[in-house]
Amino acid sequence: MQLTQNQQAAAQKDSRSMLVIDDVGKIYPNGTVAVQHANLHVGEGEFLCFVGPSGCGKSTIFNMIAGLTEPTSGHLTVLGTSPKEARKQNEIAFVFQEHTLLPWAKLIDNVTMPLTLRGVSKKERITEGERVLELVGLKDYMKVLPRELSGGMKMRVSIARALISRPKLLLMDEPFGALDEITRQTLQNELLNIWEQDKKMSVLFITHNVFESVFLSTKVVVMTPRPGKISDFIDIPFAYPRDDEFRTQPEFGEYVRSVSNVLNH
Ligand SMILES: Nc1ncnc2c1ncn2[C@@H]1O[C@H](COP(=O)(O)OP(=O)(O)OP(=O)(O)O)[C@@H](O)[C@H]1O
Repeated sequence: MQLTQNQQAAAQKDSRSMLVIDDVGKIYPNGTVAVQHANLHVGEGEFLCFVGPSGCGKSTIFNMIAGLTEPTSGHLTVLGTSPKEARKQNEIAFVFQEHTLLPWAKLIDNVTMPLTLRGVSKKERITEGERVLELVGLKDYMKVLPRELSGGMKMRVSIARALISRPKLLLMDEPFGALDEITRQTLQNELLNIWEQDKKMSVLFITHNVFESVFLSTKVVVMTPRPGKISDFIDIPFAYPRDDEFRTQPEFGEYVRSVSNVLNH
């Protein structure tokens, strides 16, 4: 995507903007209008959860942010530059619902794969691999193959691999959707712990689970049914750390209810 000089200047001026989405639309070649007039500004260290009905364009927005597909209107900058450039500079990392681990590679080789592809030395790869496996509580499993892990552990490895390049923007597309409720809550707690250790990293997280959106985020972004528009922003004003007790608080329930109400209207 080519930015005009004015757009580049505006993005650079606001240098702490992680992401600026300005009147972005996406029409696929088959004519499907996936996203219309989306506007969003994400600052450093925000944790945004995207909720909305199936097919409302959440993944399309994420793919545009990651530079995997281009908007057909409007413009979008990540850290003051184009998404493709930001990805090249390893500022963006992506975690999908499917773990996408290499079945024949030990965990240390799986998590360090992005560094291997960039030609980083083995010594540095091991140091960084140990760092991220420690972050997700899997340092003792370095030499294990993915098939020996549970679903939750595989997701931890995917998160570790995304963190290895120290991204400034972490995109997570329904990462916990396939996990059982207890594992899901454990991973939510762990993800918040990791994020709190690096409050400069911004996280964008797609979920269909309203409880999850309120538990995790600083702000919930609500999208309308197709053609997808961003219709509401709901600030979640509760302090971190948030723990399991927070899930039982009446205020938590109130916010879950208000996000559900906005979603259903
Ligand atoms: N490559 C594509 N070509 C054509 N249409 C597409 C393409 N990718 C997505 N779409 C369509 O664009 C719309 C938005 O899809 P998208 O996957 O972004 O929605 P979503 O909100 O992430 O859905 P879900 O919650 O079910 O994952 C849908 O109607 C989908 O069928």
